[in-house]
Amino acid sequence: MIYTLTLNPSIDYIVHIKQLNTGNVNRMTEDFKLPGGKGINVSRILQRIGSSSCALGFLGGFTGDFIEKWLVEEGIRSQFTKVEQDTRINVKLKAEEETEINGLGPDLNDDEINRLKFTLSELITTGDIVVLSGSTPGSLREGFYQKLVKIIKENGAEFVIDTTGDDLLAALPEKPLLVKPNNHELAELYHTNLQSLDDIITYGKKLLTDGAKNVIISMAGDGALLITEDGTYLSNVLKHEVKNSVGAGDSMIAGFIGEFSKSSDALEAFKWGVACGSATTFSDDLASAKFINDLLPEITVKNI
Ligand SMILES: Nc1ncnc2c1ncn2[C@@H]1O[C@H](COP(=O)(O)OP(=O)(O)O)[C@@H](O)[C@H]1O
Ligand SMILES: O=P(O)(O)OC[C@H]1O[C@](O)(COP(=O)(O)O)[C@@H](O)[C@@H]1O
Repeated sequence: MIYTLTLNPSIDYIVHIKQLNTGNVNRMTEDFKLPGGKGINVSRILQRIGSSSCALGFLGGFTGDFIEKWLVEEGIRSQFTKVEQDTRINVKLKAEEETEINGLGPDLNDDEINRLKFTLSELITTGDIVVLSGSTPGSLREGFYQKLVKIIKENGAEFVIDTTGDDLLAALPEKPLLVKPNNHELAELYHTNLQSLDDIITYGKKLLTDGAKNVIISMAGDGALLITEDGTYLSNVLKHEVKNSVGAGDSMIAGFIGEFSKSSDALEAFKWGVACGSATTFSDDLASAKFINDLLPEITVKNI
């Protein structure tokens, strides 16, 4: 079974305005409320590509109810840990350029934190894959992801981690099945500047030597790299109208894990990842199954 775990889910409030005038009243041209948070996006794409998953994490208040109801409607299993405070709302402002304002998330108490750890230790078993994604609410002490990774490993499961900074670095020696920073996150992780594709490959390979089993570096409109023990591969970049970059990375992880869990073929899984990431970029919400399948034959990767 694939589990996704989102410590800090969100309602993504997508707001379109023609032009942002700060300090003035701005009128929206249209707006949407969508369930968000990285693991939740991964579960939604997995469902569309025919891989079932169970979504875990903290949910609270009316915002939490909105997300849970949405997942039920999409037929996605979940077992969230209910918390007292409201799940956050992240604002995604689409004007001439995209601006994101992500919330802090609820204050969690010890009982809530312990209940989530208990749920994880009860559910996870040998052969499972747990996708740990996104930021942690401010009230979670540093190193919480490490505690979750310990539970997952003790239960004989594999994990994917999609987060940034020290949490990602600390997880590498535990041999994640996949890490997928984008090129900017990679630069921040190693406190460096990445000027060229060669620089990105050098630091991407460091993620592999530091412990990751498979590394994807996503580079938005410049495509993506897959780095494994077998080699380094670069994807092509599809050209369609770019509509939405929110969730492209999550879709990429879903595509990779959905296929890898069936075939254990990292290269084929990478193609699925690129198809899902690209299809979401060219869609208003997360990509549809049809669009992903339409784009899949257009994906090419070359060994570099
Ligand atoms: N502007 C774009 N044009 C074409 N493909 C894109 C574009 N933006 C994203 N993608 C595809 O989606 C993948 C993930 O996007 P990216 O923005 O790098 O992830 P993240 O959301 O994690 O920052 C990219 O590697 C690429 O395959
Ligand atoms: O947990 P974080 O880092 O605050 O990110 C949460 C946000 O990331 C998203 O999951 C999108 O992530 P990506 O664009 O990186 O795929 C949104 O749905 C959500 O609002």
